[in-house]
Amino acid sequence: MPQDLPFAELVVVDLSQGIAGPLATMMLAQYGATVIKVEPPGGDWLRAPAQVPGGNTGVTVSGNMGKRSICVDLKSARGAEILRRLVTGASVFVESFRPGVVGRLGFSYDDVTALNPEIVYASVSGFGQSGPHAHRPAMDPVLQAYSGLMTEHGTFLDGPHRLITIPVDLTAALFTFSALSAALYGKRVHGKGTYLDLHLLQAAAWLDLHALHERLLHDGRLAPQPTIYGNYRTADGEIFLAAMNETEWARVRAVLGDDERLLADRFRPYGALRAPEPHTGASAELRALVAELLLAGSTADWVERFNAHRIMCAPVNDSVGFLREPHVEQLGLFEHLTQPGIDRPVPIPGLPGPLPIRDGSRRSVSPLAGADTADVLAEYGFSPAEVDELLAAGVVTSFAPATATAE
Ligand SMILES: CC(C)(COP(=O)(O)OP(=O)(O)OC[C@H]1O[C@@H](n2cnc3c(N)ncnc32)[C@H](O)[C@@H]1OP(=O)(O)O)[C@@H](O)C(=O)NCCC(=O)NCCSC(=O)C(=O)O
Repeated sequence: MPQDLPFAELVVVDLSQGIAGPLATMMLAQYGATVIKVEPPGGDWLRAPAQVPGGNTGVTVSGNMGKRSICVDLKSARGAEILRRLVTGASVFVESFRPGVVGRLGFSYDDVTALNPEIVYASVSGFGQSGPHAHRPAMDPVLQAYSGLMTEHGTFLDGPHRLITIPVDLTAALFTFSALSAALYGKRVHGKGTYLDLHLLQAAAWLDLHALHERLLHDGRLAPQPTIYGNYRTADGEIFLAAMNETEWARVRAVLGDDERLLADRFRPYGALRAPEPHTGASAELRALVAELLLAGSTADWVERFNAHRIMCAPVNDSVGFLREPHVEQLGLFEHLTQPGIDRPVPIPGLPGPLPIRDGSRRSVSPLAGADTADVLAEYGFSPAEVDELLAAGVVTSFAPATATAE
């Protein structure tokens, strides 16, 4: 790892699995930390959809870039001894099991601080470490359902709608990364480690907040959007278009060719048309007129013309369309990274702050499960004979080695 990255001196023992915990520790690795991912003998439970055991998928690539991986059976006495050695030299410990699991493995906060009193320790769970649902297993869609997000996302559709973009996991990961960063800063200031109880529930609560406030401050209804605000078909696709006020509406009309039907008295003033979706009456009529006019041109043309008049709009892309947008390509938003176990480059967006991720560098590679088992054991004082014996006994396992070692 380059020494000028801010977390270069940190060693992180990462027992987290799935997405939320791993993405947070991946970010620590991108900022320079040495992150040792400790996986069960068969690998992280999210590796299962990979084509080879212990292999990579899109999710494991984004979650584990820059980490080292060691597979250890922590239910065996010798496996637990390996983790004790790792923990003793670490600055950060992260786990994301169901509450109670890590204690049964012998690595609760109390257990770990007995070995390393100043460690920063984070638990990531679905529903938090206490309360009636603490024990429940959970992942993103469970919290989308429980928190109201599914209902809010589906408000104008046929019913509750699940976003497949895992917003709860991503938010929980960012919260975990920021809480760990703050705790590490705090440790510099007052010299003490800390325990962090992070959960998907809290991430979902923040994602819910806008809708929650809208409902509570508008007697249970969502606040009305301006009439034109929304998606429209074009000759070859779909566009999102917004006219937030009378001035912007005048500019939209100009782009639409000042069609005189748009000037009818019943459509004035524009602000008075605001109605909760679905639109009815004059609001619905005006939207239908705009929809008819937009069908006459291509998405790219409309986007150019509206933007020339400072009107907010965008083509409605899918994620691949976004990746291939000339603007996105020109900014170099995505790196295309070669990964073990995947037969084509995987696009990964850069993060704000750390050095760019260079393909083939240590920080770019997501190891297969246990790729670094033998190396890590050697670094922590196990002799080659002991490593062979631990492998033979199934206390540790190792899949194919990682392909890159240089930064
Ligand atoms: C992700 C889970 C649903 C997976 O549930 P489970 O399959 O039941 O796994 P658990 O992690 O709880 O642990 C199961 C058992 O594995 C054992 N275990 C775990 N690691 C080891 C190792 N290294 N060696 C030996 N045994 C091990 C552990 O002790 C438990 O045993 P016993 O004690 O004997 O049972 C849960 O861990 C969970 O709710 N985590 C908190 C929230 C979270 O992070 N969810 C994923 C978000 S991201 C995501 O993936 C998404 O949203 O999509």
